[in-house]
Amino acid sequence: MALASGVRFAPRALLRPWALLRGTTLGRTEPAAGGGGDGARRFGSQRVLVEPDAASGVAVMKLRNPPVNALSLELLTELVISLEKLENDKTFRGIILTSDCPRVFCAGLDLTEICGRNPAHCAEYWKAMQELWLRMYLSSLVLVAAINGACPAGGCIIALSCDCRVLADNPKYRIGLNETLLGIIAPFWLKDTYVNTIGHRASEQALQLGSLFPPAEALQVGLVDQVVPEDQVQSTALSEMARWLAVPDHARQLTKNMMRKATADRLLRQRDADTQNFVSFVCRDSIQKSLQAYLEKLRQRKG
Ligand SMILES: CCCCCCCC/C=C\C/C=C/C(=O)SCCNC(=O)CCNC(=O)[C@H](O)C(C)(C)COP(=O)(O)OP(=O)(O)OC[C@H]1O[C@@H](n2cnc3c(N)ncnc32)[C@H](O)[C@@H]1OP(=O)(O)O
Repeated sequence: MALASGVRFAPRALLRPWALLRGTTLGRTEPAAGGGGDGARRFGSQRVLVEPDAASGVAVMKLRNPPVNALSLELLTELVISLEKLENDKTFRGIILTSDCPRVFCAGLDLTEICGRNPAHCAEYWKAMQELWLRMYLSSLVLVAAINGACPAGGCIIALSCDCRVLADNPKYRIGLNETLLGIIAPFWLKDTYVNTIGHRASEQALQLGSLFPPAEALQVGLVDQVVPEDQVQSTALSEMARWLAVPDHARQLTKNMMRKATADRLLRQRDADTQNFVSFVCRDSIQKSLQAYLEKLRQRKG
């Protein structure tokens, strides 16, 4: 991910993303409904829809992994690949990330990826999660999250990796890191991201309590930058994008790197240890039992 200045952001340490995409439609390009020219062509994969607008240099990236955009291994991989594709295309300067699933931005980790799975699978899954965070957190593009639904845990990680967050004003659309309520612990790099966004004391409280903030509180604590009526989320995200794109790329990119590099480097230095911690933690019998119970609760809640 080389910048114009030659500064590199994240290393290309990605697993084997293509190997995961057998049978998917990544890379397919098709005209958007009602679209005509190049700027209206969309591409993407099964779980990530990309609507590029070449004229503005902005692409809208929609998560579409129904019902709740849980971060499956496939979704993580497809997100990394779509992001990389846009970053390598000099036409694009910004991405608006949003959800194609009603009422949910992203439900966080796909718990079925870590419940009843073997350690090798959990390790592969966690590396994919780390990779997406590193790529997003250090992206040279402007990332604006248009949060049009609930945004717990891993969903909040995705939003926090962006440069700016616009949340729809609906009391059901809560955002935060609720890991402790599931009996799990946010890893240090996620904690760091929280602290970088809302400060130490607010993070200390919110992380321990597993707080999920409704919109007004999320705005107050600084977790999101704007709260707007639901039908204005996209237009506000576009206005925010214009504000960020008004800054010369090289200056903004180098400043972003200066602000975020130390946090990312901390994970890069300890990536293997972090993976091992994750695997040994989630594979414990007690953690498996509480994850299983949580999943059951979610499934029963439905009926
Ligand atoms: C010492 C070091 C240790 C390191 C350890 C590190 C551990 C990792 C730590 C942190 C990283 C991040 C963790 C996470 O992200 S954990 C996931 C947390 N997510 C949640 O708690 C959200 C759970 N979901 C919900 O609250 C709701 O589903 C909702 C508000 C998102 C949407 O509500 P609604 O529209 O009413 O949908 P349903 O609840 O009816 O759900 C539909 C369907 O989807 C299933 N589902 C929901 N969430 C998940 C999920 N996260 N993973 C898998 N499946 C999920 C749900 O069970 C329903 O399924 P169905 O009945 O079969 O249709």
